[in-house]
Amino acid sequence: MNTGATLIIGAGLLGTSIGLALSKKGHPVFIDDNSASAKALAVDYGAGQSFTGQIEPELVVVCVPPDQTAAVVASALSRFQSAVVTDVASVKSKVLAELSQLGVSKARFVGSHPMAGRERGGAISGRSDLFISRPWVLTPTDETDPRAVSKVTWLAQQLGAALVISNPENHDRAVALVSHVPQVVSSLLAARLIESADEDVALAGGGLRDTTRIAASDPELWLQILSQNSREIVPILKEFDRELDSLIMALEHLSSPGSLANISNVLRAGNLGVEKIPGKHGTKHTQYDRVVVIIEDKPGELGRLFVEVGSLGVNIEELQLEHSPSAQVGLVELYVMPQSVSTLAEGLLARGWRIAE
Ligand SMILES: NC(=O)c1ccc[n+]([C@@H]2O[C@H](COP(=O)([O-])OP(=O)(O)OC[C@H]3O[C@@H](n4cnc5c(N)ncnc54)[C@H](O)[C@@H]3O)[C@@H](O)[C@H]2O)c1
Ligand SMILES: O=C(O)C(=O)C[C@]1(C(=O)O)C=C[C@@H](O)C=C1
Repeated sequence: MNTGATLIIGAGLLGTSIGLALSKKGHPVFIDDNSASAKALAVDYGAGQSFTGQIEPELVVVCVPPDQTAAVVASALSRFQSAVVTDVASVKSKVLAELSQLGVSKARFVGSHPMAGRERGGAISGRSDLFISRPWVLTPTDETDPRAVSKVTWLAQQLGAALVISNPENHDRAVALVSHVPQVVSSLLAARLIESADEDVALAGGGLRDTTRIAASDPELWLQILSQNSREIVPILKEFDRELDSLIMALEHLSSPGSLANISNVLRAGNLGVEKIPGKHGTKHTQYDRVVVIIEDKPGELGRLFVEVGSLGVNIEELQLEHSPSAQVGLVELYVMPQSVSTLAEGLLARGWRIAE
């Protein structure tokens, strides 16, 4: 039966975001979770209808924690005999190995991984634009039926993601560097703050915020991710460790020959590395443009700004506040659609607001 329906299993951040995006496009979506409250919340958010076994899905998207993924994929393949099944777990080889151990035929399964997420899980953090312009990696194997690849390609395209075809091993090697080691580094750095004086942390500016955002991620989820990909993560951390040791040595012996060059090389290498990151233009979301407004630190200023933005007919897509406790002003970063930037900036300037950039 051709129902065209998608069943999402796991109604957390990823499941809810996928459900919201597909539902917004008018596709039939059903959602399930082993937590009744998570499922009810996702349904309430508009991520899909509650799944009670009423339909035969064409596509099943498994969005549960990595340790649970293979078992849930295996059960979906066996329960829905004609459906294509995919998962979104952050590590790909382990899921495949577990499916092989379970003796499951993997023709209708193709692993996938959207390189988009947030530091907070749960349906409450779900958002329909999460995947726009972000890589969505598919990891087919020799066993994969082309129909499975087409169906999951369709999913990534519907969500506005950029499709990348890889294989489980290459995927796991790449994400160790671009996702898993960054999480470790961010956590280690943020952990340094625990014992520090509150007045020291109060001086924090953008640098600390930029480098520690993901340290707020779910430890339970990340313990699973790091454990499943330790083979790829460890060599990078060992290299990191060697370079850190050498930097410490140079800082300890500043007058030794080569020390300053060593420190400078680390900083320059960082510049070269950051230039390689696609879409890193200082904005939070590449699909939006940013207008930064300087506001006075007094009651009612934010409310007054929002009313003025509304009267200009501009919708705020995303918002960020930068404010240091002792500063007299705050920075409000307004993210809007690119076509609204000039209306917003010129309109606010005409009304006497100060624009930082
Ligand atoms: N968080 C991210 O930034 C991110 C990004 C890309 C991929 N992923 C991957 O997506 C998956 C989900 O992550 P998330 O951040 O949405 O997690 P989450 O904690 O927000 O949601 C997971 C949901 O799965 C449900 N669940 C757990 N076991 C289940 C089972 N056996 N059957 C049905 N439901 C079950 C939980 O109740 C929860 O609602 C993980 O595999 C993760 O590696 C996460
Ligand atoms: O941006 C974030 O908050 C993320 O943690 C997203 C991120 C990443 O490292 O890019 C984290 C883990 C996922 O497997 C995929 C995406």
